[in-house]
Amino acid sequence: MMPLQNDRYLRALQCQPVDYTPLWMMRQAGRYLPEYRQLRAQAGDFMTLCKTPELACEATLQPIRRYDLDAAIIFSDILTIPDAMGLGLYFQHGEGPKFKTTINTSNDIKQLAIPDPEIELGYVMAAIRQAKYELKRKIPLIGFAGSPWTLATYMVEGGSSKTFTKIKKMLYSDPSSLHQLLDKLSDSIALYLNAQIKAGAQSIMIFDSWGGVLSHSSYREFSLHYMSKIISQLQRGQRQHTFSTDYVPVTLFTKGGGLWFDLISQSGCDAIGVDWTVDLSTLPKEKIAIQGNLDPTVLYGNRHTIEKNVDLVLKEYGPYNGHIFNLGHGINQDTPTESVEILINAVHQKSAK
Ligand SMILES: Cc1c2[nH]c(c1CCC(=O)O)Cc1[nH]c(c(CCC(=O)O)c1C)Cc1[nH]c(c(CCC(=O)O)c1C)Cc1[nH]c(c(C)c1CCC(=O)O)C2
Repeated sequence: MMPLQNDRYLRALQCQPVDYTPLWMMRQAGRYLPEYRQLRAQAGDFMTLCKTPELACEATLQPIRRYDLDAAIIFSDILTIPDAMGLGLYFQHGEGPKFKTTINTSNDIKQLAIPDPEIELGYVMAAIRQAKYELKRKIPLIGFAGSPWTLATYMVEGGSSKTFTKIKKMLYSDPSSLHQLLDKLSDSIALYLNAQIKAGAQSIMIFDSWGGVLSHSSYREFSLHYMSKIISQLQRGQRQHTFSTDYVPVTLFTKGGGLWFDLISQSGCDAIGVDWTVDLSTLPKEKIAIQGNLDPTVLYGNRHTIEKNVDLVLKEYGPYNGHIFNLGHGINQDTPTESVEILINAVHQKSAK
């Protein structure tokens, strides 16, 4: 097999030395790019874009054509699983994701089927295979899923929430039903991620966007436990002492999970994603890789501000192996494209060995 031309992202995930700090951005394909807005208009709506492999592949490649990024992430959404379970995902303009059917009772949970990733989610696998082909082994392709807890919040709340009242009510009044739901989601996600690996994903990221709204003991029981279980079920080869492209590393990102770094590092993941509240200089290094953690709103600042903040992140991490530069959360849709250019150049220049 032809080697990868740029493998620094996979090297950093395995805490191996690199010539400069690899960089990709969460939500790098998205509405801040004019070419994305055009593609989405052409598709008509977001779900059609996700479900049409040629269009999802095109969205994956758009940021790669424009910028010198060290990884591509397959264009899709974490909510494809509940959609495939039959909940009917749709996006109301300006209101975020919504479901036609929500989960309220243990009977609703019993009736949920575990989707076959090659059938109900076959469009994601087709997009991965096509993107893999189009990338021509230039940079690695990231596959992903939402965490069971994060997906459950959307399924029980019926969409985005600020207070998480319904799911927390379930957590404290009927925990066994919630565990049943999380179990079903874990099985679905493990199957889904294994299918993504089989289709060609070279690294896996788990987005636990709402883990940070839990208490520390609930985080262990209702979020981390299930993510660890999924990681143990992934067919991704054995990590070696030396660098290998046959091994598929896993990154776990709990937004707001900075205080639980030690717990998370015992989940079996290779890298931990951290938001901007974390001081990288305080984290243990060289055993587990770190991804992050620039505040995405820094990109509203001028060149000087962006460069200064890039410098800060790189200095906080120090001269260690195992850093993947990223934003602490997804890029905002009103981010100037020139600011991204400044960010990338700054990371390249300031981290060069
Ligand atoms: C919570 C969550 C979702 N989706 C995702 C998360 C986890 C990360 C995080 O915490 O932000 C993950 C996601 N969503 C999307 C990707 C694609 C890959 C990438 O470039 O990172 C990824 C990795 C595309 C998308 N997913 C979505 C968009 C925007 C849709 C559009 O074009 O209008 C994109 C580019 C839609 C989406 N999907 C979701 C939300 C909250 C929204 C935004 C709704 C809105 O702001 O109107 C659920």
